[in-house]
Amino acid sequence: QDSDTSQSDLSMTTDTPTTSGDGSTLVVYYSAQGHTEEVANVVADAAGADVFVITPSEPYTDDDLNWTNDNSRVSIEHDNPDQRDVELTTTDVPNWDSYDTVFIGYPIWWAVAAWPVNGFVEANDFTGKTVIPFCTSTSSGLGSSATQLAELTGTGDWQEGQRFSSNASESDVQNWVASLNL
Ligand SMILES: Cc1cc2nc3c(=O)[nH]c(=O)nc-3n(C[C@H](O)[C@H](O)[C@H](O)COP(=O)(O)O)c2cc1C
Repeated sequence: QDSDTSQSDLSMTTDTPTTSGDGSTLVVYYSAQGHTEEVANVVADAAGADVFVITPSEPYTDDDLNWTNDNSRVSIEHDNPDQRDVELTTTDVPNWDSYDTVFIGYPIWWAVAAWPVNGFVEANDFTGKTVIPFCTSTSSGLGSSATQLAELTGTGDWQEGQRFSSNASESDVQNWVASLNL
């Protein structure tokens, strides 16, 4: 069901000068509230990349995400790291072997990567791939979020990565992708 989407993504980027357009770049992201999704779509357009969305089997509702409530789902998972192993709808990326560059985008939750990303990186082998992390947050930096993900996989050539504010401008994101010289 994803092939139609990736074809239309590619056709939308045909006249973007920074695209490699050979389908060897993938943007994987998780976004609970849409901010990372917006950044990820700009990255994908600028890089001529395919997109894979990390989807929890039980998506987080607004109530689930209310970190000011000690009894919300996210607060309970934060307080109990053994409950952060969130089931995902799938971790299988079509044509995974064909990608040599993989962006991974996520929101920052309590200064770490939103944990639905953990199960994705644990389930996939990044050997031979360049991995470029990015995150969105209201104020926190990337911190050690990306190195923690790299340690979870133990594979892949993880680059330094980039933090964007939740409402990053399109040009900020485009300039960053251009600076990578993919
Ligand atoms: C549970 C939770 C914890 C958060 N923790 C932080 C944090 O530690 N530092 C920060 O700057 N922003 C934090 N935020 C804000 C998000 O990182 C920010 O809004 C992000 O852009 C959300 O991305 P999304 O819309 O793709 O889900 C938190 C948000 C939530 C829901």
